[in-house]
Amino acid sequence: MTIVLTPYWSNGVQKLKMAPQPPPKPAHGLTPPTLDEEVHAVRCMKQFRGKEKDIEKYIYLSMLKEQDPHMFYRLCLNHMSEFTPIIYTPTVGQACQEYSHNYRRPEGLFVSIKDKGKIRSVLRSWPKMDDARISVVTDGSRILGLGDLGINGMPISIGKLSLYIAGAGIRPHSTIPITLDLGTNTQKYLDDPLYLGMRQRRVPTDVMTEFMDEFMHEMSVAFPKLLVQFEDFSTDHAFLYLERFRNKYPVFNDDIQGTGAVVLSGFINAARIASAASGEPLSSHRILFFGAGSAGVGVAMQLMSFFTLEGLTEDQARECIWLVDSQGLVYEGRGPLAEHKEYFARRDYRGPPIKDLLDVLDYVKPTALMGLSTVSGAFSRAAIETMAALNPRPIIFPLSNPVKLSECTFDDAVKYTNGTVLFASGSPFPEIPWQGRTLFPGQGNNMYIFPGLGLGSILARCSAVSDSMVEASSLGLANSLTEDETAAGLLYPQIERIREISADIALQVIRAAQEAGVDRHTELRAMSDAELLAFVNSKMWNP
Ligand SMILES: O=C([O-])CC(=O)C(=O)O
Ligand SMILES: [Mg+2]
Repeated sequence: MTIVLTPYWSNGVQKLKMAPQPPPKPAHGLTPPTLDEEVHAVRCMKQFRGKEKDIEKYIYLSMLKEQDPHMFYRLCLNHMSEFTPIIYTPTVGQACQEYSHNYRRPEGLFVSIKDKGKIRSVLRSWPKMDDARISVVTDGSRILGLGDLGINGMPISIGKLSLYIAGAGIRPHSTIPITLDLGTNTQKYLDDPLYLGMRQRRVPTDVMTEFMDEFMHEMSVAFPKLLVQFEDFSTDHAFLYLERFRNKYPVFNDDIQGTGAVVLSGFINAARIASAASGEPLSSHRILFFGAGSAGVGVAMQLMSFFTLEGLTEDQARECIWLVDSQGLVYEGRGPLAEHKEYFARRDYRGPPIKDLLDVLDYVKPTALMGLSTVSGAFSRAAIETMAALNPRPIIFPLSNPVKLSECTFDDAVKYTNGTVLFASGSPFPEIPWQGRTLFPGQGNNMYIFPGLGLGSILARCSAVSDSMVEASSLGLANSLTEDETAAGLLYPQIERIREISADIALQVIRAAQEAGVDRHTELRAMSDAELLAFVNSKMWNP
């Protein structure tokens, strides 16, 4: 089916193709006589692997998704660990940066500041209004660690939704990628004649808030069954709009809550191993966050529940966490702090600012070092060696994305800890051989969480996404390791099992929604866990 959709910048000649109905069988003679689906899958993989550059692979898969969506998702499911670095992090980051140059066709919905006052009519252009269940919405202001990309953020919404479809079996035409164009402060794009967005600087926050109020209201009217995932808003706006809308609409923020949940999950599994090696109780872990933006503070907030689940009070849990920002250790009395950092500002430190990471490590003596700074290489050899000297099994999670912004590589972490590191990164690293064994890096990326969290929220028809639902997704993931995965020292399950994991997470999320009383699909309450899991699986779309 082809539907005409006129993006606000276009002259109306572009067409948006909606994916995917099973393709009608072409009349005899219109395909080669021996075209066979199994062989064609091999052919597609050969074409894919034949591309030299990752961005070429991205473009190939993007075209395959448009032309033959069933084949695209089938290959996606069969080659998950090979595809995710292309359709998702890190290559999707490059696809965003080059979006205005590589652009071929509209995909998704663009709502610009010019539409303020008439957002309703823009949303009504969407062809499959009744089917809409999940939208990933970005304003492009902080795409991965790559900064303000303006309208070029669209591929991140598209990439996340491809994982919803592949990883949680959401039906393709139930997904809406949305990019809000509120301007960009990146001069390079404003000067670029090919840039596809509004050629203006970002509007001030009060104007943006009026826009967001209208946008969210109209979304809830146009798409009453829709869950909204906020993605890659700049830190202040990420917190602002999560708080503003979270009790009013079904919405969550992937960078605050999704990343928080995935790191909590990996941390639970790492802490079990580390505590077994050190003999120290789980409640005595000390976590240092290097980077205090939306992701850093979101993760810190989520990790509080690691300690409260161990029986500590909220205050005691907070005492186990230290933040470092670009000025060094965050503490009360250092001077004015951004609001979102205040909660974790240390109250037990009064000295002069501690700026250098090595000095902070020396002062805090953490068992775990988390990187959410987007400062490439910030975990130096000396920092990694210090962690290894402090701990028999140091926990080091360089979580910044994409790969080139990671605080350290897996290789360095293994080398400088003599193989003792418990490691997870935001972006993928290859496994490495080490003293006759293979060591596997964990990928602490929210891609493990949002498909299942979203699926559970949609099936429960929740009116809001509660903290308990996010926590349930995290615990569901932590407990999803198989015996083999545990024996291999993995902190996260293999991504090939994403469907199974998403179903498990969805089950836990639905139960948490029921307990919080935010579920509107109340018939699910009477089901046993086995029945509910079967229900979840029956709702998954298969290519
Ligand atoms: O997209 C990813 O890979 C993870 C994420 O949300 C981010 O880095 O903002
Ligand atoms: Mg993100």
